[in-house]
Amino acid sequence: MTPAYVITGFLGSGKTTLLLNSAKEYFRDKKVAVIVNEFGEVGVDGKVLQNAYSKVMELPEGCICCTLHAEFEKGLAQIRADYNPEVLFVETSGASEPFPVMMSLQNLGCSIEAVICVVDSKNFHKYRENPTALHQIGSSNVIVLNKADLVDEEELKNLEGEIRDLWERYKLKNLFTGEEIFKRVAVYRAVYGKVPPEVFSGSYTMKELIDIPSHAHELKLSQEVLLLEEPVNYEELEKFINSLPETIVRAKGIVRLEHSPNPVLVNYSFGLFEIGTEVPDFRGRSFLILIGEPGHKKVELNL
Ligand SMILES: Nc1nc2c(ncn2[C@@H]2O[C@H](COP(=O)(O)OP(=O)(O)OP(=O)(O)O)[C@@H](O)[C@H]2O)c(=O)[nH]1
Repeated sequence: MTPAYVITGFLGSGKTTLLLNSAKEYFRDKKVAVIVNEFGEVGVDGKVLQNAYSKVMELPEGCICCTLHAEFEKGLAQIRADYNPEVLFVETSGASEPFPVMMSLQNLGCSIEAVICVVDSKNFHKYRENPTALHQIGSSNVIVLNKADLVDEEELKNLEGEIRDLWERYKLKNLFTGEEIFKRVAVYRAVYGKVPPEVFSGSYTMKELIDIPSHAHELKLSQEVLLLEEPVNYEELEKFINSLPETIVRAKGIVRLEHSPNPVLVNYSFGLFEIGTEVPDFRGRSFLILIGEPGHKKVELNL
């Protein structure tokens, strides 16, 4: 059985960051494969993860729990046949629920070592009503309160209480017997996805799943891909990103900046703009993906 970790959590909460900052370190000596599914037709996370992991499979476009189900199973079978990883990570898109992925992993002979839900501690209040986000919490047995650097102790304590309550309300249950699939949930705090090694120690291995709860997938988002003239001026890019309407919840892309030798990762989630790691192997044209509420007003590019 291949041990597999599922990383879920809402858009921009820090899933890729956790993979880069924790998982990579703890499995340094292992053959690790990563399957990453991103919302939207252009993958960013896969390109960033390829800097860190030798085997990365991208499943862009569509949601891993709906339209991509068959592709996910095919990809998983292939990655195991070709590469035979000792450990597998699956990063689901911020817009999908982890349960169908858990079923597929188990059907294909993987053991689920933990389902880790990354929560954006700073911005949780902006997406706490979102049904997909709530099911992501309820489907997990490890919850990481990430971005702990952006909130104070009291806020973190309140958030932990709220998340534990939500987990109780939304936790996975066997439809026939009513039995809980996870008996308990562990909650960790993290800054830039750094969690202690015990998260990956096998303490949270899941027992076998026997039935499929109904799949309530209600999140609808739209996305727009902008191709940029290049290289882009940093100040103008910052101005542009900061002027995005509130209906855009997430933006990311890979951009060549003036005076910067390599393309860089650009990240924006819930009002926070950040230039991330360099992506030296990226060859295409600079782009930004804007993810927002359905029918959000088309953004004029003026860079
Ligand atoms: N201040 C702060 N920023 C963080 C932390 N963790 C992640 N970020 C930033 O949050 C942004 C989103 O992080 P990602 O790891 O790309 O989030 P994600 O969940 O993989 O995003 P999607 O795949 O789009 O859903 C990036 O700009 C990160 O640098 C943290 O603990 N503190």
